[in-house]
Amino acid sequence: RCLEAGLGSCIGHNFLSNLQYLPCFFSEIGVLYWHLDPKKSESEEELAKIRKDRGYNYMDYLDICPGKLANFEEKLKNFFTEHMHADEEIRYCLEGGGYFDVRDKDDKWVRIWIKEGDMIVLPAGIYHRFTLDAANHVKLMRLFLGEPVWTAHNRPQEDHPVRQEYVKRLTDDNAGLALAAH
Ligand SMILES: CSCCC(=O)/C(O)=C/O
Ligand SMILES: [Fe+2]
Ligand code: NI
Repeated sequence: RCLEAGLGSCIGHNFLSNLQYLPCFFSEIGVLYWHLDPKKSESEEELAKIRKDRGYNYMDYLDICPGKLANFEEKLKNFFTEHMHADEEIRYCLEGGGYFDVRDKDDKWVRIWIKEGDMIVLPAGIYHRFTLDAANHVKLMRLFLGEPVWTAHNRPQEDHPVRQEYVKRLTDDNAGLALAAH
């Protein structure tokens, strides 16, 4: 299984760092992943294709580091509180690194280490949280389909229709979750 190729352990989490080896795990929980070249411009062909195919017309940058982000400590605390969104969370790491913790099918944390060039899409309704790695800095491109909504809905959200839809897709053995990447 490809999961075993990239799975280690890190302070009580399952820990994923070789992200390209993990298509089956990502597929299982509905996460999409690409590795791109961050030295190439915004108009880079592969990025442009992903944006066109998935309708990501909105784009901005977020620099998460102590000197650059207002209310850094408070924001990091919020990012690290388990939550979901009603839309996809799409992040492309241009500099630095950080950890996305996501819940697997058994509701266990899996830690995904994103570094320069990693682009990840968390599906709407998945429980997750984010924190910085030891470098204490990450520069991200944020993408969105339509007008961006960054609202975090903290767990529990079992009555939220988007959460219910996600859980339904997760538990439906036949359908599985959409996988367009790799
Ligand atoms: C890692 S991007 C900034 C934090 C954020 O928007 C979020 O929702 C983290 O899960
Ligand atoms: Fe989030
Ligand atoms: Ni910085």
